Amino acid sequence: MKIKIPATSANLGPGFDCLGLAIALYNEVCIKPSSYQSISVKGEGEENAKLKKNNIFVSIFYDIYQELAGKKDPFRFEFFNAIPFSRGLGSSSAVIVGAIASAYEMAGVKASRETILNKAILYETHPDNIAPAVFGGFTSSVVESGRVRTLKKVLGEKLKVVMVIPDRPMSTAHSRTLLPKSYPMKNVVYNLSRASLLTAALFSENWEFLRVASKDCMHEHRRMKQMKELFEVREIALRSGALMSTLSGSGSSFFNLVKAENALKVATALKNAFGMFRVEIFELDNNGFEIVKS
Ligand SMILES: Nc1ncnc2c1ncn2[C@@H]1O[C@H](COP(=O)(O)OP(=O)(O)OP(=O)(O)O)[C@@H](O)[C@H]1O
Ligand SMILES: N[C@@H](CCO)C(=O)O
Repeated sequence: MKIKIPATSANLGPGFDCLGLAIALYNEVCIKPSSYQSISVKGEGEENAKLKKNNIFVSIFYDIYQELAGKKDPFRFEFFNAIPFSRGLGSSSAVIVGAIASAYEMAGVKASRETILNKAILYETHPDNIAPAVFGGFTSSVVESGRVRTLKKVLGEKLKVVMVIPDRPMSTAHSRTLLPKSYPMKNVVYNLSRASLLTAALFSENWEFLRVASKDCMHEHRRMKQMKELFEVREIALRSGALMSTLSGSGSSFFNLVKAENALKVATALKNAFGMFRVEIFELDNNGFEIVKS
């Protein structure tokens, strides 16, 4: 079997740990029965020898496979990774969702997307990357008594993403240590009001609200100070016509949502200013992970 899992952009500014959307940039994994277990890696991470020995996809896959099948059969895992590691593009969620969904498939056990989502939340405690990797589109999620409740909005072809992908990583674990444990009431209200408006604007396709609704005062500034060029990325993107411009997940990439007709203009302005960073135009993904039987 083959599975493809989309990249995701989480938070979208004020929606810390709850809002996210899926991007048409995919990791693909082929899993085949074999007489012994083996791993090959192409693309992102192929130079990292540890991924062939200590691979989190493989360990999560076997956690679930053994639980379902009651045995540990040997498989060959072939990874084709397009999602860069630790750049705020949901590489870890893609691994978690991909491993769980493919373990169900290989064990021959049917599972709903809600089941995959609720297994995945055991491995990554916030649903903002996991939910769009499972369902595609824009997702708004809460975790209640350990279960994720998500609503999804399909985002059509009129929108594109201009992603700025820096040459340096920011690990989520480190990036979270930069944040305070509590926030003053006025900051909470600032983010709460904007996350609500952002969700309403995306669901109702009122794109002109996105710029004001995507502002954040909880996490972006502290994280962006680690890579000061990101302040200028935002300034140029918004000046060139981006609808919103936010730190992608915990960084280091910057997510710019644009009307399709403005994508090239925004991308060119960013490429001209940041020759050392990758600047790419992506479609949105509205399907989430997809299993292709082979
Ligand atoms: N394709 C992969 N195969 C194996 N491990 C991976 C793969 N992609 C990511 N990882 C693991 O996940 C880690 C990156 O996770 P991290 O949460 O720091 O960043 P991210 O998921 O890319 O960003 P964000 O959560 O902000 O969107 C890597 O260091 C590696 O351990
Ligand atoms: N909401 C998470 C996304 C990255 O996993 C964070 O900002 O830390």
